Amino acid sequence: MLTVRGLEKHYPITEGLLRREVGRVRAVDGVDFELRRGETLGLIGESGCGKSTAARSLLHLDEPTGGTVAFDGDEVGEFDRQRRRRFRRRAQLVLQNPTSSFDPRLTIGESVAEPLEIHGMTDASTRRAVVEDTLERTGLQASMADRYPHELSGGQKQRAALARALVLDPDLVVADEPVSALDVSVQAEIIALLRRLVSTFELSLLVISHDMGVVRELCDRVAVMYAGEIVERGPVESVFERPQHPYTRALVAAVPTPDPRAEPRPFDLHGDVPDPAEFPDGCRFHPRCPAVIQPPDADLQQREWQRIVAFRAAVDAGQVDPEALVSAVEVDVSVDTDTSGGIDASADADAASDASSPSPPPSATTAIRAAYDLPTLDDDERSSALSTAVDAVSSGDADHASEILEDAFPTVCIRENPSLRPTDLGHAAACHLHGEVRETETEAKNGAGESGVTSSDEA
Ligand SMILES: Nc1ncnc2c1ncn2[C@@H]1O[C@H](COP(=O)(O)OP(=O)(O)OP(=O)(O)O)[C@@H](O)[C@H]1O
Repeated sequence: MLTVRGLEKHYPITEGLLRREVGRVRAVDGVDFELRRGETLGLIGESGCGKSTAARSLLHLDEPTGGTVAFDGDEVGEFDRQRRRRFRRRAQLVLQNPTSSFDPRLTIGESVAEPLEIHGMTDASTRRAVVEDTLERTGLQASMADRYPHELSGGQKQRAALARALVLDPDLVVADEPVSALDVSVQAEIIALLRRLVSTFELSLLVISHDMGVVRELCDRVAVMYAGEIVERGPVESVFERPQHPYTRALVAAVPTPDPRAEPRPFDLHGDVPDPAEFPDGCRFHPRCPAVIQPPDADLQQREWQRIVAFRAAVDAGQVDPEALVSAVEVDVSVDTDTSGGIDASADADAASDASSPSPPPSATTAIRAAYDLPTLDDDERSSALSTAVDAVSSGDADHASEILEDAFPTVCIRENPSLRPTDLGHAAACHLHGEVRETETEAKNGAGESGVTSSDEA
């Protein structure tokens, strides 16, 4: 039904009167997936990963800047006006917020009938009959056609929004966060309705969601999106039971469990999705990745290694601002002094001071080490490299710091962006833990134990 290859949506960043292009927001950056007839695919990821942009681009509501979308074997980008119109009828988008997607001045019947009118159904009584029939299929009474949007509950409005999408009898529905604006009890009803609609009408459904629970309930297959790319893809059971990408593991681990005694999960996600105007080099998840790979000759504790890699990413991106960090520590110190009379004992001698006297300002190196929670390393050579790099950043020479860190703390995760490839489990993941590099980079320390990536997980 739908084959998406290398889908790209870049927005230019322009400057000056001549609107010179100075950069690009890579909201969607080479996305591949397929959707079969009657199948439901979930596209998941945190806010800002590019899911909605991918949906709009594949429907050509926003023209993609690269890649191809084939619908029933034909390339949508090459459609003439007439075929584009037919495509619009056969592929519908349902948005998250049913309230804002209805014109408050129109009755529900008028809104649902609008697409019929646009696509040439001129007879009002036929339109009315089709609208009533479609409303009933989505579990609403036909009489709802005469109500106004404000007279409907959130769940009723979402049913009406689905009716409006289904009224033209489409083959493909893209539902962007179809239940996230609804109460939990209503969510379950809409999920059940969507399931029924898919099987009754042999619809292909693409569900965009940040909610793993919704995707698990509704979808046959899932594609996990991070920073404009698909990082894992496969059948829902397989991906959710045996996630192979550290990002997917983190998403799965973040799903709340109903058991209050449950052990805290080892895969908490820290930090934010990267700015799509400035993705980090290599694997875009590496600054947040608990399983980021160590070079063969390193034997650091994985958490320490991870903190150094996150620091390296911040230095490379020019994000370490020594002055701002010193001010932040000063503020912290003054707050701590007011309440507990001292600062965190982990700060070094610059900052440690008598509780009764005002603390001297911390040095820039102290502030940097504290902000990035940089460890003291047993490995003398690397310890000294880290100190030299911190000194270089604190004196404003981030480029030199980058070079030192690159030499002393190399990782394939920064060198190369892994492509999506089959894992031992069969479904695909884009992670250096799966692939040829695994042979050359150290394996056991890559997350076994602390990161939770064990050889049995990979088998
Ligand atoms: N028109 C635009 N111009 C520039 N940047 C944009 C534009 N539209 C989206 N973006 C950026 O693209 C990135 C992806 O946005 P998108 O809305 O697709 O993410 P999402 O995963 O759907 O998140 P959410 O669930 O919050 O909508 C964001 O960083 C966003 O700021």
